[in-house]
Amino acid sequence: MNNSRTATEQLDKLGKRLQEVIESRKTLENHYERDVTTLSHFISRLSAACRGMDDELDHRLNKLRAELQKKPDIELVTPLFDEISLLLQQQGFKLQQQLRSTQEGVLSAGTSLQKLKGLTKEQRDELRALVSGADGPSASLNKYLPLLLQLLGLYERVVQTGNAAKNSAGEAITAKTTSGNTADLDETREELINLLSVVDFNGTAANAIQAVRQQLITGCTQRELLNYCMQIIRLIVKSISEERKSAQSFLAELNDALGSVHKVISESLTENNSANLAKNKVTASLQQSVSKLSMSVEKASHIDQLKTEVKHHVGEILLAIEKRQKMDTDEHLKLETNLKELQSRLHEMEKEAASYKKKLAEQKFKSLQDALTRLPNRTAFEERLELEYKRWQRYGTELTIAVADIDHFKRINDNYGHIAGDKTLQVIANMLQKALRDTDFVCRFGGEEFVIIFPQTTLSQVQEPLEIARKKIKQIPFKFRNEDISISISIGAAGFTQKSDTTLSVFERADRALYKAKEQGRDVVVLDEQR
Ligand SMILES: Nc1nc2c(ncn2[C@@H]2O[C@H](COP(=O)(O)OP(=O)(O)OP(=O)(O)O)[C@@H](O)[C@H]2O)c(=O)[nH]1
Repeated sequence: MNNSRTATEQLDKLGKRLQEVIESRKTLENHYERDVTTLSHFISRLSAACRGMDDELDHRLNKLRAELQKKPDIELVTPLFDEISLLLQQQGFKLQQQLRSTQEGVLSAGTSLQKLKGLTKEQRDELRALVSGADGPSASLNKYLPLLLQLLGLYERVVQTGNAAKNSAGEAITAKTTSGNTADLDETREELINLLSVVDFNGTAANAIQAVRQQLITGCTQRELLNYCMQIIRLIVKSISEERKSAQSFLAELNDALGSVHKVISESLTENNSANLAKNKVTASLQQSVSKLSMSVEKASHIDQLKTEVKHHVGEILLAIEKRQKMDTDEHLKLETNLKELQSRLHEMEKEAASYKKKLAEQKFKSLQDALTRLPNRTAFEERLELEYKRWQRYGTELTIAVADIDHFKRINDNYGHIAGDKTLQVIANMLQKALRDTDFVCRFGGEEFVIIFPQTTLSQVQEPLEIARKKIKQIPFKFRNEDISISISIGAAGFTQKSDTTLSVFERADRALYKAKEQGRDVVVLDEQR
């Protein structure tokens, strides 16, 4: 009895235990199934995300997905895992390489676009930000793809802008170009306007060139700009050929005059020779008459015969003397006429040469003078500085130079027009010259920049006059479009002090001092205290 109860209890226990094992196995299987489902979902999503990267990888991932959808035998799918893992590793390398070349591509395309002329300020800013964003350690495709798209967008806009400019030129649209997308056109136009203000032309070309400058100031299309350039070139060629003609006609006249002088002199010489021959003949006949007279005196035995013969010979002698006198008078007259003719031709030549000399001097003066401000120009500055530099080297006298630049001058042009800008330049140039001593050499270096040479003056001695000039310029009451404007200048100065100083090195120091003046907020004089 006891034995059978014990056996029943053990069986129950075993049954329970089996039940527990079955349930735990079921739970395990459930977990396994859930894990496999999660894993297969995950692999499905991962393979979907990776789809298109690589055909081989796509194929293996599809296969894995299919295996996982069945009840997978891990042993069977393990080789598939290994293959996929290897492919993923290779894909990783490929991706890094592609990232690097995408970065290089974005950088190179961006920098090429930066070099292109005619971008607007916004485009330049956008491009600068884009290029600096692409520079740096490679990150992910997510970083570069948007940059690439942005760059493509920029290229597209720039291409459209370029086409618009081309169309406006091709179709001769008459609208004047002032918009920002023709920055290069405006830049060239401004440069041309400024260049024409510096050169002073002669003759008929001068007015025509001024007229072209005025037209350029009012604005133009690309095609008009080209036309203006052509007009200017034609005018310059015309001016040069006028000059050449005038020089040629002067030389031709000089040649004529020399020819006639030569003719007069050789005629005089021939006449002089024949006159001399004739005079010699008369002298010979005179000598003959005298010797005949003396022979008659010797031979004469009667006074009456002597009288007759003497009378005859004296008559002959008188005739010869008269003839000789007449010859002398004629010769004298002829000589006088020839001399007068020579004098008048020489006088003409002198007059011609003097007028040519004057013209040359005027031209030389003009080539050293700035056409707009009438101040000496950059060439004159360079000539004079070279001379003062030699004096400084030889005699050790003091020498200082200053560079002055009008502050924010671009705003005057932009807000009130180029004509107002030109007027400002003239007024400031005039004031600068008036404010300084006559012995200081003030000239327009170019644009809105002036340079001053202070001979026999030290760096510290220029501070006061420069401050006075700066203040006087600030006080000029400019009025544009009914607005009262005050314009300031910044100045940098440097002195020649060291043996190693050259005109260039001192100019550069003065220029650096000017840069400091601009940095300090403008409207100041800064001395180069380097030495
Ligand atoms: N009207 C006129 N403008 C000129 C002439 N020569 C140069 N300019 C102008 O002068 C301006 C110089 O501008 P920037 O070099 O930018 O200098 P800024 O505006 O004076 O500014 P800061 O020098 O920095 O104070 C440009 O707009 C030139 O076109 C000229 O002969 N006539």
